Amino acid sequence: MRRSLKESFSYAFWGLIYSLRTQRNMKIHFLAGIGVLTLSLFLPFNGYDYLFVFFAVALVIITEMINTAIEATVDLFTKDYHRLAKIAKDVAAGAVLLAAINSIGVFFLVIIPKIKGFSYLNFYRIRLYPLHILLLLIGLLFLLYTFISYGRSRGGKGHF
Ligand SMILES: Nc1ncnc2c1ncn2[C@@H]1O[C@H](COP(=O)(O)OP(=O)(O)OP(=O)(O)O)[C@@H](O)[C@H]1O
Repeated sequence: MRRSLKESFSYAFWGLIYSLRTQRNMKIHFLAGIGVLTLSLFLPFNGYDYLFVFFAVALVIITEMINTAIEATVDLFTKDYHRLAKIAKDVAAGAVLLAAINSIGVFFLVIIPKIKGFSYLNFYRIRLYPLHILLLLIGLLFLLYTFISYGRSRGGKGHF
């Protein structure tokens, strides 16, 4: 079946909403990610600092989504205890754990040393970088759209 780009994007986005709606850890990681990214806007970060923080947050969320997909696939195959089912789920959970440890490392190596430089003025510095403003706007729109879709999915609308 050939799907339009819009449809593919829509299914992919609802995959994100599904893991956010059903996985407690995903909610924690998502909120922690938003918190850390917001904090970053007020720290004296350079481009590499932003990259490290952004990738650390993205890696946790991506591994959590792959973990959710593997859990669903295993549950589809068997609800009974099976050694291979355990291996698949434990390895997927291990990937999330590694990503979380990586994000703790980035927190201590990148964020903590810059915390003394916390200032609201750092936020205004961002005006000097049009690309940062564009990325920030795209990020904010994405978060807004995610929250609206999340609310609608709880109300029983959408793909679920
Ligand atoms: N069918 C199965 N056969 C063997 N072991 C299983 C099976 N299903 C789950 N397990 C074991 O139970 C653990 C938890 O599995 P479960 O499907 O409940 O994930 P979960 O607790 O929802 O994980 P998460 O917190 O990441 O969402 C797995 O890591 C695995 O060790």
